[in-house]
Amino acid sequence: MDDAIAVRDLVVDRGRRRVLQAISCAVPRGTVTGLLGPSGSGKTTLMRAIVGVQKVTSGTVTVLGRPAGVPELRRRVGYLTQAPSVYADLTVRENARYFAALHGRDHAHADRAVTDVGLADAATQLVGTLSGGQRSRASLACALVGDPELVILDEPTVGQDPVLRADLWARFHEMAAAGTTLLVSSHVMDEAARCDRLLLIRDGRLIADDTPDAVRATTGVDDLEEAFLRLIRASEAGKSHAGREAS
Ligand SMILES: Nc1ncnc2c1ncn2[C@@H]1O[C@H](COP(=O)(O)OP(=O)(O)OP(=O)(O)O)[C@@H](O)[C@H]1O
Repeated sequence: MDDAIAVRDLVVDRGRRRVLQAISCAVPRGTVTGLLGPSGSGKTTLMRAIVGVQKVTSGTVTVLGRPAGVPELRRRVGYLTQAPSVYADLTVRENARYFAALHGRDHAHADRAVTDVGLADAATQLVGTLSGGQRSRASLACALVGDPELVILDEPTVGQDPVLRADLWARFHEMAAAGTTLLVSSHVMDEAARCDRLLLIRDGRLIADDTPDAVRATTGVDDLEEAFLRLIRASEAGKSHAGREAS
């Protein structure tokens, strides 16, 4: 079984809206897969379904060979939400050591996770006094400290400067090279080029599931932002064509 995540015909309704419309996709193990799409397209909802915290209307989500959300997966899957989930009244180091202890990891392991996200200089600072970008990196350190097999990261690079963003992406690829699977959401198209594979969603529909090079080849353009625009236009032309045929 090569896929860390297999999603089949996933439909999710939130409130009265159909937010995911029969999505099927797979994320191969040991890759960095980008989940891209405009704001409101359904990225967080898909991630929530993969982590097993989203009520689904129909379809299946299989994670590391098990149904999404089963208790056994809790230790095997790391999840970074958009809102930082760290304790404001503990320091960065104390937070990391606390989450490390939950996973049976020692202090040295926690301190390395803090350094890996570029927070060594702020290790003794209370999380409540950090900047937004620093707080999000503290949260990232805590999501990674247990060495999960699968890591789901919801916009981990928002608010980070370009050097830090490059460092974080290098770290993600190191982790993938060591066998971890990463699913990373972003609405910044320039991050697409840093991924091994891309899932592009719009209005709850998957419009690409491919490598960056294959997306470039299919659309005939090098720039991925332009390539995505072409895919979106092609999918909309297809929808209105189908609509005309149905009417
Ligand atoms: N609790 C909710 N109840 C009703 N609708 C919701 C709820 N949460 C999200 N939605 C809607 O579901 C759709 C998809 O939201 P989602 O958060 O998955 O998008 P996203 O692609 O992650 O967006 P962003 O990039 O802005 O985080 C949006 O239209 C949103 O308004």
